[in-house]
Amino acid sequence: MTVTRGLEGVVATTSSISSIIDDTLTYVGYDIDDLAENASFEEVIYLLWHRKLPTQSQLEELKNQLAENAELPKGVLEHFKMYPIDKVHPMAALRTAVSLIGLYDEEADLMEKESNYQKAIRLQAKMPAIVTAFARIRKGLEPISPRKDLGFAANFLYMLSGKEPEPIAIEAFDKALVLHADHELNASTFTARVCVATLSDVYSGITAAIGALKGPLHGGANEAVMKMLSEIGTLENVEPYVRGKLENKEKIMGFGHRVYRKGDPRAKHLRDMSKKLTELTGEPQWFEMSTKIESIVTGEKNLPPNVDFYSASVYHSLGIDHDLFTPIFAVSRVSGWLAHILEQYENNRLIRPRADYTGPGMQKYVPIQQRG
Ligand SMILES: CC(=O)SCCNC(=O)CCNC(=O)[C@H](O)C(C)(C)COP(=O)(O)OP(=O)(O)OC[C@H]1O[C@@H](n2cnc3c(N)ncnc32)[C@H](O)[C@@H]1OP(=O)(O)O
Ligand SMILES: O=C([O-])CC(=O)C(=O)O
Repeated sequence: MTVTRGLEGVVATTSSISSIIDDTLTYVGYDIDDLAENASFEEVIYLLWHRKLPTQSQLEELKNQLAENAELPKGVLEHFKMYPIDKVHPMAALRTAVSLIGLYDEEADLMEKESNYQKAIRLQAKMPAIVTAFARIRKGLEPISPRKDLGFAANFLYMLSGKEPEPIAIEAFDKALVLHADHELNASTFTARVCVATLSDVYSGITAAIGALKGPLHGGANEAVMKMLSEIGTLENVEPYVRGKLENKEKIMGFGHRVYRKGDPRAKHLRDMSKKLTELTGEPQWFEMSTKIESIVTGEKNLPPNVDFYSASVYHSLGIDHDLFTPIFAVSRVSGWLAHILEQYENNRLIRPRADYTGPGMQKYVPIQQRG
């Protein structure tokens, strides 16, 4: 057996959702640069789920459906109050809440195409309410209901802070959602597909995917980047900190990628946003430290920043708690996970690879009394 560690380079499925070819990322053939500049997150959701951009009326319909389904079942809010919420990581709470929402969905186990599409809408719609309600309840604040007159990005920021967000914040947040929506067969998307390929339900697939995104080698890296920036603290400290880590063979969070070699095309958009927002908030040091880290890591290791690197200072500048960065990634990526789950159901085959066994050869069972 030939083992490909980490399945590097292994092509495990066909997909018509997104592609990474020669370091260019497309959603359904649209370059991510084009979408980042021009598309709203709701348009991207439609694109990923239908493989075409929506007309105005199709977009309005989707926006209405998302707005209609954005409220959480009361039981989910009550549930947040049942555990030591101040000690729980919001990604763990999100993972549990998605699973819990499945219990309230009478159609959870229905496998018809239309039923699964409706579940996708219901789940996508509720993700902002889960993350923002958790964030408020743990601070002793009441959760805020979504507003039907606000778009997806604006609603998230409104439900988080209780204040109507500034247009620049909405624009930045919407763009971040567009940039994070899908990414071919990344670890969490693969997890979702493996899960539902057993013909398990949509909620199980998304719960599994959230678990995979949580790790610091994947989505959890954005929170880890902010932790690093906070630890570094000053521009002068960047050089000794980063060089010290590299000498100790430690990884610098937010750098490197399994697929991109020349660089992650999403990073430049987040870099631009980081520059703009950190200047606006009067905290340019976060951007300055970030660019200095970038020049050292690319110079020393030839590793460019990935999507998680500059998103950290972007979200920080929007006043978002650092441990909500990865849940926000999930709020966006659930659109891609759902597209992949629906695609998997369309042409399903159980995903079951092999392992090259490296344990002992045949052994005879020894009764417990005779074991040394
Ligand atoms: C949304 C996303 O998921 S984007 C990725 C987010 N994750 C991170 O930012 C965490 C930091 N980065 C990493 O850990 C890796 O680059 C990954 C996980 C993204 C990709 O991993 P892989 O393709 O498995 O590469 P792997 O970890 O084997 O690294 C290859 C070499 O580059 C080095 N390397 C890779 N990333 C980094 C890094 N961020 N800092 C320092 N060195 C690194 C490794 O130490 C290794 O060196 P070696 O060959 O001398 O042992
Ligand atoms: O594709 C990957 O391996 C990780 C990544 O960048 C993403 O999921 O956005």
